Amino acid sequence: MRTIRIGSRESRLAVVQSELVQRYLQEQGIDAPIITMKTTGDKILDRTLDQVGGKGLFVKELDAALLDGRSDISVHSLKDVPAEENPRLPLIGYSDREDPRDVLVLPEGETKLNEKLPIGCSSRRRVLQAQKLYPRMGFRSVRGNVLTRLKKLDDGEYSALILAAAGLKRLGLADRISRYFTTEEIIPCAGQGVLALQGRKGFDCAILNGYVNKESEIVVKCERSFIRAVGGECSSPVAAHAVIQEGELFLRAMYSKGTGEMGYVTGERKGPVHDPSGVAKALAQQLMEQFEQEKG
Ligand SMILES: NCc1[nH]cc(CCC(=O)O)c1CC(=O)O
Repeated sequence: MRTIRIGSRESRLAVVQSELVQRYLQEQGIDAPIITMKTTGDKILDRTLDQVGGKGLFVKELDAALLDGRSDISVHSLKDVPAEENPRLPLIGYSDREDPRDVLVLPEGETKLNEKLPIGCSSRRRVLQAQKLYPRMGFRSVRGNVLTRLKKLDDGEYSALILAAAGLKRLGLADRISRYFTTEEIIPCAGQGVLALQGRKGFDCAILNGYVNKESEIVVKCERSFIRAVGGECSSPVAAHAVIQEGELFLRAMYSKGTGEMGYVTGERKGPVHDPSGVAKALAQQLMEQFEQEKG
């Protein structure tokens, strides 16, 4: 029997996500043990993501395991994978997209926001967009995995959290969702809701063809091309969300410089499904010029 060892972060969400791939491989008659590892990003919890050096800290250990042969594929939340990819460790496929929206979560038993407490979210992308929806609310960063954040919320540290619907749904916690934000109210992070499979260059990944979703690949490549084109990463408030509508690619995105003190601009663009990076680069250029005109 062929064995494919799955490298995974050790959070409950990461393991649940890896089990989705494991189950598919087992159904194909493949032995697919999950090898969990704590990443540097998971260990540093007293600083925000941009202070700890960005998303690369959430994949470094998994990449090392692939390179030294302790694992054969990694399963990632794509939104946590740096936009600049390592050609020796290509992304080899993408899952069906879970709900891409951001959501508001209130403390257990609460039905409205306590204006005396901040809303917890670490992403500048979320803060800037949510401030427009909740102009009277304060915001404070929150680190840790989803379950850790929910405990901080229920312990009274925050009036609410802004989280990804996808993580809560995969954890079986959809009932904690108090409000769904439309992808216009809060443009999601590039790749939000999609799992990325990563392997060593040359890895025979044909067995995964029945799992991966080619439409997901098109839309997330468009989203990540936008992030690369504007030079964005975790600290800069950038967002991109693409869908395929009536055979056309539709991209909505947000751009700001620095950490967003100057505000941000948003825009949309349609284009051919076969040219996701072309659509992304055109919107990136448009928004960078618009930002300089309006905020520069
Ligand atoms: N870094 C946090 C993270 N990475 C992936 C998800 C959710 C799952 C996904 O978007 O696929 C989350 C939780 C959140 O943003 O609320």
